Amino acid sequence: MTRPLIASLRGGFIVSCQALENEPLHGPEMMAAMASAAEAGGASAIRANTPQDIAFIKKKCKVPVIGLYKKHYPDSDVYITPTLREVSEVVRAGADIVAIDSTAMARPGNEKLERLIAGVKENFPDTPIMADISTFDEGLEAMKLGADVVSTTMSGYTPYSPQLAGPDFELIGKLAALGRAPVFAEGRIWTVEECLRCYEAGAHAVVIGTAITRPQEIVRRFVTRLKVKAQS
Ligand SMILES: CC(=O)N[C@H](C=O)[C@@H](O)[C@H](O)[C@H](O)COP(=O)(O)O
Repeated sequence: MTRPLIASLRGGFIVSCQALENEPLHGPEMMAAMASAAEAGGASAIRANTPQDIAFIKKKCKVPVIGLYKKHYPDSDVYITPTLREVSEVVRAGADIVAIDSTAMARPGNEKLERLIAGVKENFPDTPIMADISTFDEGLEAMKLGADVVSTTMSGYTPYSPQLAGPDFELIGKLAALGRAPVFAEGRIWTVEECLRCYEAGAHAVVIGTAITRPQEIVRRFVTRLKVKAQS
């Protein structure tokens, strides 16, 4: 059964507001301003990284917040909300939905995804789980384990998934065709036409980050295509 909050995002446009420590817009005030701008423009929800950013955004915005916490462990390549510890910080910060890496890559402490999802359900029964996956098999597995929504976030970011320049439309279509759980289209979406294609492929909602909230990458795209000479 689709949870009401997830159902309410049908046809929605979600803006991911993230700036890591090495990015010019890093900081919770900056990300809350970005989220506020996205909300003013009609975003249906915000996706945000770190408990601090989530808490600031929750104070400024009324739309739901999908929270994650990027953290690197020495024994794992999984970094999006890798363990129950990060899940609990994200939920405590006020996230309405929690996004967790649901790929087949080895998790910290070799924990199984099944156990993590069960732990989230037991400890935070009111918080829907968004499973960030990179392949069809991972999406199906996450659905079987009870993820509330599956997102194509990690396609192109695991060594075994297709390394596409644009969105993974095929993955969106195949997962949506299962009709088992809602599917979000996420990753390398830059244009309105690509969004429309995602919805046509069966996406429940579309998530855009970089094309809206990473100005340095937006500028780089223009500069690269226009072959502008950098000022030294
Ligand atoms: C792979 C990974 O770590 N993705 C992250 C997940 O939260 C973000 O860095 C992306 O910006 C987000 O998924 C949105 O995608 P795009 O920025 O391409 O619109």
